[in-house]
Amino acid sequence: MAVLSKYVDRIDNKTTISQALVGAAVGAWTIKLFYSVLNKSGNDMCCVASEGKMQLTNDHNIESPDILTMNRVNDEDFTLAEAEKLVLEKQLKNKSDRDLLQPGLNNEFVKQLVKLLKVMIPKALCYETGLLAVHTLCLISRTFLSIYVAALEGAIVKYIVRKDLRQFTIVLFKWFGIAIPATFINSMIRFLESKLSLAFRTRLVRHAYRLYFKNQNYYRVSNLDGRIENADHRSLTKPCFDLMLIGLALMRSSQRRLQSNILLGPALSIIVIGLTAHIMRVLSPKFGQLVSEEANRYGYLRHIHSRIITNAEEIAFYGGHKVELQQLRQAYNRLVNQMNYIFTQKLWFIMLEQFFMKYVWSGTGMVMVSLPILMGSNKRSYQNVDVSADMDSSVSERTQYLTTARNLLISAADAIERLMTSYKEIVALAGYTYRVAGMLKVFEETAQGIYNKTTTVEGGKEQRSVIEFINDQPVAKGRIVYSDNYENACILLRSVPVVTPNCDVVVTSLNLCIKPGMHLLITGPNGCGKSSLFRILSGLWPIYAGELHIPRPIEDKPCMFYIPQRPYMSIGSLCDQIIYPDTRESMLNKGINENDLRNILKMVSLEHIAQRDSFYVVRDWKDILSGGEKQRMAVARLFYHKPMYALLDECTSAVSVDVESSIYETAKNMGITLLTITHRPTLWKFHTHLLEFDGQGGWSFRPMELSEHQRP
Ligand SMILES: Nc1ncnc2c1ncn2[C@@H]1O[C@H](COP(=O)(O)OP(=O)(O)OP(=O)(O)O)[C@@H](O)[C@H]1O
Repeated sequence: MAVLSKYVDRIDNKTTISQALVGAAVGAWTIKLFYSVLNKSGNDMCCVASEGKMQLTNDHNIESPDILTMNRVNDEDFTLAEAEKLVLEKQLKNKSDRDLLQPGLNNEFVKQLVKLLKVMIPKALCYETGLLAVHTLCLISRTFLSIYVAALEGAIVKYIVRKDLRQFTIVLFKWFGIAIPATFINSMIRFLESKLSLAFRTRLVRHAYRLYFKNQNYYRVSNLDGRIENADHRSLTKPCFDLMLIGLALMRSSQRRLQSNILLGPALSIIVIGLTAHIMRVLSPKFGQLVSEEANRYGYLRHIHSRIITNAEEIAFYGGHKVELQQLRQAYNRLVNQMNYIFTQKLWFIMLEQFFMKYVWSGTGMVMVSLPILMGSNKRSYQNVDVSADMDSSVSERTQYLTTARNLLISAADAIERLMTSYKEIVALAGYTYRVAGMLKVFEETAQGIYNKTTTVEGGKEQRSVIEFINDQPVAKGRIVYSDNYENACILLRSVPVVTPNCDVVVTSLNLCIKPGMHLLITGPNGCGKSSLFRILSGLWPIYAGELHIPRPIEDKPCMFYIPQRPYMSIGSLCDQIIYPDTRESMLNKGINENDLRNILKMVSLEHIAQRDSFYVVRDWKDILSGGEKQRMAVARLFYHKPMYALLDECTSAVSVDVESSIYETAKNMGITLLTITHRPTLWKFHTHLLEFDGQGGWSFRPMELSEHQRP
């Protein structure tokens, strides 16, 4: 603190300038720190969407002229670019989003950053602001310490030249003494940076996770990307602050010791640095765009990899390794091409950068340091009686000045170099901010049912008569009404069209009323909209017109339970599979024990699994269970949850007919109303009503005849 106050005293008359500079520096540093946080948060969200099919990017990135020229050199690459475009087809294309997708240092960037800042720092007084304050204090102390150390080193050289052993020893001890707080502060800065970065990241990721799992967003949004790389943790404040104080210290030292013009040197350096920085800015390649394209290609490579992992068995059965290998190679080659292009661009730019930073700036530094000596006043020498003593003293003074100035200049050069690199990072920050902010915006909108998707609107009159379009985007005008009448909790569809996410109208208008106990069989040719009806009932697809009345979910649990044809096995134990999506805690709260689970397994003829394995050993059930066993496990979930309605989408297609019949019998006995999609005539007898789609948009809904139960 003594050191601090000493230096504060010395630069007291420059307080206003310092305050302004410190303010600017702290602001810039804060921005810099978020850069790494945003970068990492983006990465985390990419992990959430491991199956992410889309990249939040735009055509301009993919088709920048240079890149396209390169692509066309190679036909294979071009074909792949086309394939990649298919994957990226779901991009957001309206004008506002196009603006959003153009990262840059503009107003939009500031707005997005402020929005994210509010997430990362929710209150003026919180853990994060505390960390920020301590970190800033450490940075300031470190700069003061650096200046003090430079002065001490100057003094050490001075006393060596003067052969003053006593003073030399005292200063040397001071120098060692200062090393302890200096090293601690250095280490503390890194520690606080990591803590702060993690704290911001945690806030941002939690916010993003919350949004991602809100209102089935994880289904609605499939456009997450995998392009974010690790950030470095350097900061901007430090160089700004260093430059300011070092500059002041140099000016003060040259004026006090050598009584020279204090403005000439700094003025010269400012002109040279400003000029070279401007040249570098003009000549710099567009690294932001280049790196963004690289990230696109990297993301696509990851996408291909994850597809192969997910479909390994199917590919192996088909023997499709040649095709897959070719695709993987092409994707990798495109990434390598882009990286090579960036390396070449960097070769020339780094040469220019090094020339300016290492030679032009060093030369200017030498001129700056020597100016006060060469142009300084020597009056004192002639006025003094003891000329030789005075000469000695003036030589040692100049040596001290040169040593201190040299140390300070080295620090200043380092600070300027860091500032230059930081500029590039700020540009990259704009890119990351746009991506994270864009992702959160999409999350928020899809959660509210606002979708933005490329659609083929030339579909014609029928499409236009069913769906309303505003700015070429379909508007979901239908309503979901939740009923609280659990006694007679029916599912009612009033003039609801079945429309795919591509805005293809599968069924123009559907009117149905399904009451408890009305077991409904749904049939029709492939692609007629059977599963789509379930998607609408479950709220996965928007309703473009009409009304859907469904019972209100009890404690966030829908009264309908959907079982797909391809059952999903979660990570966990056998118990976790049966109770999914319940947790073990909620299972115990419901008073369900191991015996009950055993009974449930018996109902689906899976008791042998429980005998083979403990209920609580975690296994990869996706691979352990056969296709039919997985389907039966999914039905076990139905018996565990006992919902009001079961939406069964060919969920027993791989189960033997006798087990299937017993499952249906049990479900009905439990009081579950069945809505079944099936092509198996053996299941007709378990149903009371029939919904038949004709595949042309038409449908019929009627009670089933008894004779129909015996259908072959
Ligand atoms: N995610 C999607 N995006 C765009 N179109 C889709 C999507 N899912 C389904 N479709 C289209 O919607 C139509 C109805 O599909 P749906 O899955 O409801 O058929 P289905 O009657 O269940 O057929 P199947 O008996 O073969 O299962 C099909 O033409 C299909 O191509």
